[in-house]
Amino acid sequence: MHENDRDLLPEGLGDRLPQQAWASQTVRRAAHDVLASHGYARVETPVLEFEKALASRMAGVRVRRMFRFMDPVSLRMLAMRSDITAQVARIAATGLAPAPRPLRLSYSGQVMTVKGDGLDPARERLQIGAELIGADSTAAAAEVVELAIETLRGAGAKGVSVDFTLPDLVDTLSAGALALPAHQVEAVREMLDAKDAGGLVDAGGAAYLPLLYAVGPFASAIEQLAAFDVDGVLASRIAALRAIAARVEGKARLTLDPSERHGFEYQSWFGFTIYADGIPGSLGRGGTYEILGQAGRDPEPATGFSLYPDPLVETLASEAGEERRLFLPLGHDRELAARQRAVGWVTVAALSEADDAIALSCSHRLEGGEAVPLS
Ligand SMILES: N[C@@H](Cc1c[nH]c[nH+]1)C(=O)O
Repeated sequence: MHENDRDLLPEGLGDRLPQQAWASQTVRRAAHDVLASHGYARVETPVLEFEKALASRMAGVRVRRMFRFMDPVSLRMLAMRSDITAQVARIAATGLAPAPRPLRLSYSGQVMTVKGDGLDPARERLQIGAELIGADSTAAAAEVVELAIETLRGAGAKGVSVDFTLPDLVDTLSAGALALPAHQVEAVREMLDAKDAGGLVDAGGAAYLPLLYAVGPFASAIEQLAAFDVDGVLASRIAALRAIAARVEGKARLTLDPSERHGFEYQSWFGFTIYADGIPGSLGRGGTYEILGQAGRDPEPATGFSLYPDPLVETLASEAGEERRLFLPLGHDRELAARQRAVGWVTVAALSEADDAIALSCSHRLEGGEAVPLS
């Protein structure tokens, strides 16, 4: 241990200084305004829960991504939330089980993972999202994709694009039309994901090769996928994708990558990833899924999306314009200062004669009852 270790933060964790904190708040507020206007009621969830509750609400959730430790009180394993969707699913299956469906809920908060994602070393991220519980239909998926685009735009993103995928594609095909022995399924999935044609053939998935070419701008890629689907196993999915695409046309650029599965842990027939111009990497994802209920109860269908807008927050923070800040000298008229705040001024009051208006980033000074520009 070095002496200055107490000043360090663990890898992938950081503070938000005033400009970033302001930008984060602005993004959050703008996103929630959009979500609330579409009838998505906000919920707030704890940062820690029993590991089991976070891990078992949806099939496919990976506990290894979560920070886990023992609760000294209950002596049970706790986990930090890594995805608020699982908590919203718990609420839907328990406290709000009697609420009418479809149930529209929204949320935001910090989530933590043990490791960063790909090139992004951050282990704590802001997550903002919405879940539409009780439906995983084409109509539900179209509403959610449209809402994700509007929310991201509201949060300040420009040039939004959306990439559609079919998360359970390999499971669907390998169980029927393009049967694979169980032990080959994972390898075929991996090779498709890696877009490795040679590896795909070696893994016994030669029949899946055309999927590697049904990728790119939506209009042409969906035709390729339809041509590949000779037996019509994917017909209903293809029709649904076309319908969703028609709903979002003109609002975002659309692409299709039917076997993409990066970040999709529990989504079922439909998934999408969302991007914006000038921001490397994705800004979020969403799709359809099933919420596992109490023992003996049927799972409930749902559709939702989550944004991870930290890169947008950074951009906004760096573009933040100069604020209009009014310096209040010692002995100023306090009533007048209150009136200035009421009309939108930010005021900074002197504590002593030594306080310097310019050093304190003020743009104006209260003098003779007026805001006088400095410089
Ligand atoms: N929570 C998921 C996205 C999602 C929300 N609802 C359905 N899917 C994620 O962050 O990857």
